[in-house]
Amino acid sequence: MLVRGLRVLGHAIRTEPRLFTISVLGSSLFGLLIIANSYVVGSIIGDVVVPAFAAGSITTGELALIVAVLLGISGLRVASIFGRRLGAGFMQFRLQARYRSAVTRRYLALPPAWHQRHATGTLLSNASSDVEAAFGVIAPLPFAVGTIVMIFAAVLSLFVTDWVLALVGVTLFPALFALNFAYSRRMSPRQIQAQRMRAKVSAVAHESFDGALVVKTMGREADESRRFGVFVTELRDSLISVGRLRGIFDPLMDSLPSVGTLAVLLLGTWRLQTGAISVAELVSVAFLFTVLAFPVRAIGWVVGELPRSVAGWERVQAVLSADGDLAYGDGTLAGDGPAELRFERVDFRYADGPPVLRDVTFTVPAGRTVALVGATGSGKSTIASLAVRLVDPEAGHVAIDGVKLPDLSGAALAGATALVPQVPFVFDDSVRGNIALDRPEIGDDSVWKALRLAQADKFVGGLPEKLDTEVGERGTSLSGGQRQRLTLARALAGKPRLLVLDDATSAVDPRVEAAILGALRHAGTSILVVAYRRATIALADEVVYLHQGRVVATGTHTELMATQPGYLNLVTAYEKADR
Ligand SMILES: Nc1ncnc2c1ncn2[C@@H]1O[C@H](COP(=O)(O)OP(=O)(O)OP(=O)(O)O)[C@@H](O)[C@H]1O
Repeated sequence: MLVRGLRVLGHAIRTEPRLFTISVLGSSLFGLLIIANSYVVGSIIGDVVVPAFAAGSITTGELALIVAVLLGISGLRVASIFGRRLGAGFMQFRLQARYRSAVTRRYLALPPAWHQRHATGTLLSNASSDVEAAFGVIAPLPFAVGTIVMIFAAVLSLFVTDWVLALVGVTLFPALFALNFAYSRRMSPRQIQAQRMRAKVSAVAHESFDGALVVKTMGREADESRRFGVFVTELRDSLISVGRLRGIFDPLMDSLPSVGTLAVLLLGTWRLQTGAISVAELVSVAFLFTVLAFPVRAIGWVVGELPRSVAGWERVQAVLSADGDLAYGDGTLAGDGPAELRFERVDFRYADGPPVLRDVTFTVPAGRTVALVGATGSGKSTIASLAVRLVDPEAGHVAIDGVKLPDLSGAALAGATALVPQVPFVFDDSVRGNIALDRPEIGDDSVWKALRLAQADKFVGGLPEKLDTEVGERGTSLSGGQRQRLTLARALAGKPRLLVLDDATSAVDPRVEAAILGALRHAGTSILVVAYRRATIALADEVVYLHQGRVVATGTHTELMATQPGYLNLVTAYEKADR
């Protein structure tokens, strides 16, 4: 744990060397000033106050000097605390910001398959509480380093003062370190468990909020509360066990320096009587032991925080080092206008699962509309994902205008293709924000044009603030069909050369759906559409009929109706269901 912890600290220091140096200099100065202050106080008592009591008077000059020296030391201490705190604070929060961004960037780069294996709540916890935990140790770190400098200086000054009193120091400091290490060994598993439970609670809470509708309509509130309660109780128990251990160790660590002061007073009185030390020296050393207690705690904080920091760091690293993201080439597509999509002998499976697509070959010619038709689970959505390269095939290839998708740059791919998924996602933003998505080339004219193509201009025109209307979180103020049309308009606004519609108009009525497809035929894009309604299928130039991951036949709707009994059955069943 210590080695892993030191590695995290080393990394943090290498990342922010300047801030670390500033805060350690501040902290070391603070430690040295504590020692200087003890000796100054000792000297004031022994050399000024005690003789003043004996003489019954003190000069104004002596008083002014005492005040000036004490004020000077205090001023320097204030400056050193500023340096330490500001340096450590900046370092901690800069590292947190940097890693929050890095984790979020990584999430965006990782493929859908990775996201499917990780709960959203856990991802939130990685980016928030794990990053916080990883660098929580930075706050006390410079203080602890400065304290070590102070302890060396203190032991040195003790030996210069009196070797007997120095022995108290050299016994006390290792005892404090030993106590700190024992503390950290016992604390480590508890902290890791607490951090794990935080992530678990966050994941369960997220799922509960997401499934609120199901929970409510199925009357599962009590069960859901119980399920959540189990994890909350486990988190509470692990935090209590952290607190209990702290409750035992904290008083011990606080009282050790007091025991040291007591020992110094006992031994010091004897040394004073034998004339080995002066009153000033005794007061200095006793004072030093009383003020040592607080800074020495900083080492305890670092050692105590280290396990949490390691746990957080390793969870953050697991995200940062996760692989499986798609490497992009630097190719671009020549020309503009509708593009041709080609699937060539494509095989695909999810992770280690069974084959989902086998030997899939078909073409969407430039400017044409091709419908994908097949029973549920036959692989239509998977083909849609492959067409815009959310995933790569296991064998074979997918190409646009003859360029294989992995050869294209990310920007070229995103610029040429657009997928409108089965479940529409709407941001908590205005209609304009949702459609333009901060793409600078998309002005209001383009937004309205896209809305017209998606048959959404009328309902947006009727909204109280038109394009400025806020649609609420996930578009809660819109109907399902309106949300679908907004998502379609968002895809169209980028003038894609290939549009992939994965059952993207299921919530709009068949007449509107037919109007949308009719309008899209003249929108200057090739279209691959996963279709269920006979009227929609009939609008396509060509149909690819899938069965259990294989292309059974391609042709026009009329041809397939005449030659493929399975297709005839499927489409007739769709039609009956639609009536
Ligand atoms: N993320 C995934 N991990 C593992 N298997 C998956 C995943 N997504 C889909 N599958 C499996 O792949 C097969 C094809 O799924 P796909 O969603 O492509 O079918 P579909 O034809 O679009 O179905 P539907 O019409 O019901 O939307 C199914 O057997 C499904 O169980």
